[in-house]
Amino acid sequence: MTAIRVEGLRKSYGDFAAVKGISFEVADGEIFALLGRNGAGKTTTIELLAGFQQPDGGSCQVLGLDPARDRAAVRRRTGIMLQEAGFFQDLTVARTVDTWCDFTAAPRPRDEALELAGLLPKAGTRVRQLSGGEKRRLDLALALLGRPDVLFLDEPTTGMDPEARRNTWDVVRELAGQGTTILLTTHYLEEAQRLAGSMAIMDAGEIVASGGMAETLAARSGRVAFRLPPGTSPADLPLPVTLEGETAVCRAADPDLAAQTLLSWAAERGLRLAGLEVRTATLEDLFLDLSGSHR
Ligand SMILES: Nc1ncnc2c1ncn2[C@@H]1O[C@H](COP(=O)(O)OP(=O)(O)OP(=O)(O)O)[C@@H](O)[C@H]1O
Repeated sequence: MTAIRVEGLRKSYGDFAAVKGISFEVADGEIFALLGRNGAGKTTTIELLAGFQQPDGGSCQVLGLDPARDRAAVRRRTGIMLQEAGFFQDLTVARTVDTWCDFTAAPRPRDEALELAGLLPKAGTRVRQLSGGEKRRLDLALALLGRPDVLFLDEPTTGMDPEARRNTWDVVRELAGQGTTILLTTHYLEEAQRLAGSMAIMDAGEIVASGGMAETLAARSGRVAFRLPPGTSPADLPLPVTLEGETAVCRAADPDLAAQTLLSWAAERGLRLAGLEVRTATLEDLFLDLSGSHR
């Protein structure tokens, strides 16, 4: 089943087109990463999917419903974590969640939501005394409260320390394992690569790449990098390389095989390939390549 379907979706603010006819689908229980530089149109897309804004054209469906028309029904079955939450600064964490519970049908028990978000030890703390990362965790607890079928997370781990970030990844994976569909944005590409089964990269309101994470990355070349041995030049090597400062970089569909070829060549000549690094394509490689070519 398709949990989220977006077709030719458009949204402008005055003369400025923020989302220019994008299309993508997210399957039930999938973790989908919507990526792109600042201002690419990610938050606008989430707001359209959550029914906070009306599209100017195209369509979107969440759980088979039109968020603009069936806003209440969509809100009941979705959870959302936006970048800026408006909390009452003087309430404690526990009271904030309790207040939210009053507006949520069949909420999780408060402590369960806080535990999931890693915020139970701060239940008695006032919101104004929370750190930036802790406020994000409170946002997460509130987004999870209604046991949503679809969860929109806009930069959920911004400001979190590495441990909190990993805990959040675990929660996201656990929820997806239980069937929750998750659409998240993040500027941490490693996070997207680890978490998401599929993704779309937006640039200036358009989708410039999309697909399954593993398939998309497998289709791109990997990289072998090393310092050029003294007395050799790129022309001496058995494979084409480019120079990045002192470092020779060889791009290859199979970087392990390329590394073996280069190492055999070096061994036959008694040379060392100092600083050798072999890696398959990362999402960051793809992202940086695309960012350059679409401006
Ligand atoms: N209410 C608004 N009025 C006018 N322009 C807006 C409005 N909201 C967003 N924009 C513009 O639309 C563009 C897309 O914004 P959006 O917030 O969707 O980007 P984003 O990809 O989420 O960026 P970021 O990664 O910085 O959060 C930006 O150029 C932004 O300035």
